[in-house]
Amino acid sequence: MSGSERKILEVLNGRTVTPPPIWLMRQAGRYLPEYRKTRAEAGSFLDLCYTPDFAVEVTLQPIRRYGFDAAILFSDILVIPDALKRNVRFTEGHGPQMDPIDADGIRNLAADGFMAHLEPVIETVRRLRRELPGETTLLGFCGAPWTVATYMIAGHGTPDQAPARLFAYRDPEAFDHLLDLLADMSATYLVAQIDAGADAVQIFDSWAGVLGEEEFDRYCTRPMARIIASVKAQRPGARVIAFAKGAGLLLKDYRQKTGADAIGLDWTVPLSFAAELQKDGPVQGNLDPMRVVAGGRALEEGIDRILDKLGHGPLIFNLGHGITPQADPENVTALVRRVRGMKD
Ligand SMILES: Cc1c2[nH]c(c1CCC(=O)O)Cc1[nH]c(c(CCC(=O)O)c1C)Cc1[nH]c(c(CCC(=O)O)c1C)Cc1[nH]c(c(C)c1CCC(=O)O)C2
Repeated sequence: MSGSERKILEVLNGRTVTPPPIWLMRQAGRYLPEYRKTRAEAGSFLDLCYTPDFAVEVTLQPIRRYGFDAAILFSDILVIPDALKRNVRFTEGHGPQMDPIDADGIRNLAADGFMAHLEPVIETVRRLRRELPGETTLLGFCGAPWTVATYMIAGHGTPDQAPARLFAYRDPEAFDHLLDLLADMSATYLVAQIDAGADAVQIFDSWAGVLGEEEFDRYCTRPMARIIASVKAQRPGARVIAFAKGAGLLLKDYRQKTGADAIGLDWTVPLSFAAELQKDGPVQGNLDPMRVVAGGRALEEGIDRILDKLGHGPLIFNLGHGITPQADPENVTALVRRVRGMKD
């Protein structure tokens, strides 16, 4: 099947597909018993990401179970700092950790061996394209420079990204340099994913919501635009979804400013505003992941509201953020069936 027939690519090209195609952020993960089994076999989380046999398997698990319209490469946004030699670790119960970086560290960041380090991820993409059903879109991804930088500065996740915000106010030049470098390495990485068989890519700016207007423009929108311009200059026709979580009203001209083909929306974006954004181009989202945990009426009402308000334009149905480990896999079955208009 040619790429143009894949439903998600049709939406990314601006067409309305009914019912809308669906995939879920973090669709491969701990809510699935088969993921937990492979994860235990793989050892550490990064071993899972860097071993194509395991990474291909967990990418395919939610496709087999639910027949989603897209598979998303199984990896993590923090493989980029890992490939920049920041010593990333995922320890049980602690979330991600790495060596925190300062202004000197930023000046000395070395990109040698970057793509060689990420070669197992690229091999995973190649194998996935061969193993996926022809109708399934393969999505590659990376983290946006701002979001990746927040982890690099603090050395771990924080609730409000205070360390990165403080660093950016104190040393904006060093911070700009870090974001430029991350943008350029991210573009290289995404182009390699596209060459290996990714149909489209998503760029996750999960921490966009902690910035004021000027900082959002400088630290989120501009680096996102830089990556997208670079990817599209190198691979004309590449399709990009930009997801700036928590950006709210700042999403108003985000698609035009970044050059993204579609924008991802979190669940706090009002559907009336989402419908305005959709007049300009495709949108993706935005069911509250807690509705999938709740199930029943809460799930059904949330789905119906999105289909009612956004289902008549170019929409990729998704959650407003990643599915959580507490979600019941049966509720995901119900979600997919309802979006596809299937009766129980
Ligand atoms: C901020 C961020 C990260 N990683 C990611 C983001 C952006 C999206 C978002 O905001 O959720 C993106 C990501 N992480 C993962 C994927 C795989 C593909 C998919 O969506 O199925 C993707 C696209 C796997 C993962 N990445 C991680 C897991 C869980 C690790 C495990 O299995 O032990 C998975 C399945 C670990 C991870 N990775 C990260 C954190 C903060 C954590 C720990 C929190 C947690 O445990 O959920 C960084």
